[in-house]
Amino acid sequence: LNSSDANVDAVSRQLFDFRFKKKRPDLLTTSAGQPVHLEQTVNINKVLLNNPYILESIKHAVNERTPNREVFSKGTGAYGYFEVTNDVTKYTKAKVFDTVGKRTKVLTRFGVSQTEKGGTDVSPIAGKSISFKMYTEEGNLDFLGLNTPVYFYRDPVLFREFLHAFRMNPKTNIRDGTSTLDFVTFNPISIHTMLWQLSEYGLPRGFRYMSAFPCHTYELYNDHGESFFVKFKFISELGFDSFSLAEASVISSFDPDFYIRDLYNSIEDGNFPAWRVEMDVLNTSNLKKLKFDPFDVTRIWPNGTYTTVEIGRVVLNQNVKNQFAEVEQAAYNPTNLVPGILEPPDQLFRGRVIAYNDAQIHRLGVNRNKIRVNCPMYARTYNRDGIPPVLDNERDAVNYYRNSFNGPVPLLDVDRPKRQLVIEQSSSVHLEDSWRFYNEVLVTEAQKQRLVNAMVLVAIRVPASVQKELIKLLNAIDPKLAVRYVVTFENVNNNVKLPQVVEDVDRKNPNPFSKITL
Ligand code: HEM
Repeated sequence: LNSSDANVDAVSRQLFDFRFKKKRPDLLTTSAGQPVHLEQTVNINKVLLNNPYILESIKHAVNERTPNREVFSKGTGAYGYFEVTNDVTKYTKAKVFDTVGKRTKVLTRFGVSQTEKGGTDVSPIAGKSISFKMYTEEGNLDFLGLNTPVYFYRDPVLFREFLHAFRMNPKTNIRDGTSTLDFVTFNPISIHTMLWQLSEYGLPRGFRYMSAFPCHTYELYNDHGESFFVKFKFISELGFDSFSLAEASVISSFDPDFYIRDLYNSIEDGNFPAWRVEMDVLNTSNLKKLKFDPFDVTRIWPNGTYTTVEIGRVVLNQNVKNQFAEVEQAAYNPTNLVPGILEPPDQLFRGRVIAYNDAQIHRLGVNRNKIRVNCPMYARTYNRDGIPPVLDNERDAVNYYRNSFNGPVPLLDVDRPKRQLVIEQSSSVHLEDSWRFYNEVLVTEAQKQRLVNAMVLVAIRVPASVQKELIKLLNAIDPKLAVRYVVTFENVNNNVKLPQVVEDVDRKNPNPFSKITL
């Protein structure tokens, strides 16, 4: 072989890196620790039931899978730190933010949705996410961020319908543009997030170039009991950059794990990705004065209503050693907050309060926070027993509250607002933000065209009656958007004949899109 190192990256070297550290092999045992004899590893013409080694290997292998995350099941993770770079103590008493220069260990998970495990991550239609778990001295602080600053709907009842409409058709087992667009046209406010998702902002050049938005409005309070309403943001220090649809389709064809590979290689090579942590602080805490709903996750706060404040940065400097133990078993929960940061009061967040606990008990069990990667720096509870891990199960400590025996006692936080914020949200339809996105966030003709190209790719096989509803909706946003869509759709439809069965594939030119540029 000529030296072939040009294509050997840190990912491909991983096993060699292991061998380099290991020097010589350890003794092989069963999971109960008995040495495995050499003859037990060969099983031709032997009685299997007499061989504990093969019994264990098969029984374990057929029980290896645990339920996937319901969404964002494909992903990866990395460790790093959060460092405070600006004094924000006037906004929050959270100790994680209390001193400039203070560092807190972080575990991030990058997720890809609408793509099952094994699917491509460089997909224009998949949502992408970055979740941050900060191991603070006051407990784990989790931020689950999407690559769009807005979310599809505000009523949590739509979660199931949204999942079903965006996923595989129950009969064909194929992702179905018809149900996707049917959902969007029945729930027109979801088009705003769809536009973000299908634009270049939905297809970053890599996880390292992607920003993340927890979307909800949190209430912060300081140690004088004063409140502030904020939206957190994690902005890539590399700036935003995206792949074109053509680049994504080529990359996906040779490396469906390219985003994951890029992140791993960059960290191994010492090229550490970083995110600036900021918050938009609402300029008033008198909510009654506002002419808009600051808790509406489907909309952007109007310009001039908030001030952006720097908090710190997250730097990722270490790959995980084991994906299952450290990433698959990680449990991010938006209710993991610390003193100084209150739960967002909107209805969608309330829906999430139920969802994540339930999902993670199903996926990881009731003792999920005792799995090493989820363990906070400090925890004392009255929970006991259950499916392992139980760790030391709080040993001999008293197991009921209240008690006379010095069991753990609650925090008395005098600064925490006593009232519970009750907000009333409208279910009105808005399209102004979609207009603003199309006309003001997307500045160039090329950006607008690229959005519409991606939309046509979702819609290309969708029958006319649903298309008609989509065009009506686009027209209501901006007639110019609807015209662009119709012109592009007709161009694609006239020049592209998608194969329906293998005999339709042109074997000399299998790319049905070769006559047009998208
Ligand atoms: C009704 C609304 C929602 C429901 C019911 C819901 C439910 C879920 C569930 C069940 C999971 C899987 C959890 C697990 O197994 O560990 C999940 C993951 C996730 N959700 Fe949501 N979600 C909702 C809205 C949102 C919103 C508004 C955001 C962001 C602003 C968000 C961000 C995420 C992220 C980033 C993950 C992946 C976390 C990871 O990588 O482990 N979700 N969601």
